[in-house]
Amino acid sequence: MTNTLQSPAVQKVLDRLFEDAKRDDDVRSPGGDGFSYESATAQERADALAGIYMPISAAGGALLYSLVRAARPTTVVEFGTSYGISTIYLAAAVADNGIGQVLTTELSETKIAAAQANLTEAGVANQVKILPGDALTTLADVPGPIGLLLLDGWKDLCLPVLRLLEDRLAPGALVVADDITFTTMSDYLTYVRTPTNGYVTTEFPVEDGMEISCRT
Ligand SMILES: C[S@@+](CC[C@H](N)C(=O)[O-])C[C@H]1O[C@@H](n2cnc3c(N)ncnc32)[C@H](O)[C@@H]1O
Repeated sequence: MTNTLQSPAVQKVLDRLFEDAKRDDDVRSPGGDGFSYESATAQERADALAGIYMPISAAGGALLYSLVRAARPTTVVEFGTSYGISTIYLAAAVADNGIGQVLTTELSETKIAAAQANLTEAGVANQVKILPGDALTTLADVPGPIGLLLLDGWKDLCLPVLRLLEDRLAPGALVVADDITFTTMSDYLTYVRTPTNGYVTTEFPVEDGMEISCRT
């Protein structure tokens, strides 16, 4: 069975990106002195943090690859491309399924250009379409059924993006949210953990935590 994740091209790009992402913590004050993350718009935050990767972990990536291989979705949607690390895992699985596409969205122009180059270098660009702009606009008309949704943009927007796409989730769709230990994810977690909202949900304990929710 083919495993594109193990191809030299993918390994080389992922190794380099994870290495580069280790420098995230060296950036002392993104946006410069006086920049307020809380009062900034999503675009201002994206521009201020354009040099910061904030990727999923390699274990989280392996999980996403396996979920996409198992579910064989025709449409995978990702909120928050950044430099393309998570997108590469999703696209590798779609390539190995031989069916489907990844639609991913990102606000930072710098990151969009870099992610496109990284996906091309990894050999998985044909499986991915990057939608430039604000997820609440770019994903508004994405056609369903969506088989897997990865939520990894600004945390206060994960619930609004889920609600935006909810009517296009396939029965049994998987929704994966990253960084669930962040306090800014509490509204999201309350929502998917309330059974009457239509999810069976569980926590995957990796790095800052992932929530995996199945649309019932
Ligand atoms: C945590 S990073 C994503 C990391 C990426 N999934 C990975 O594993 O490499 C979050 C990204 O979401 C983007 N973002 C935040 N809010 C957005 C929005 N409203 N629309 C599109 N992109 C957004 C940010 O610019 C940032 O690059």
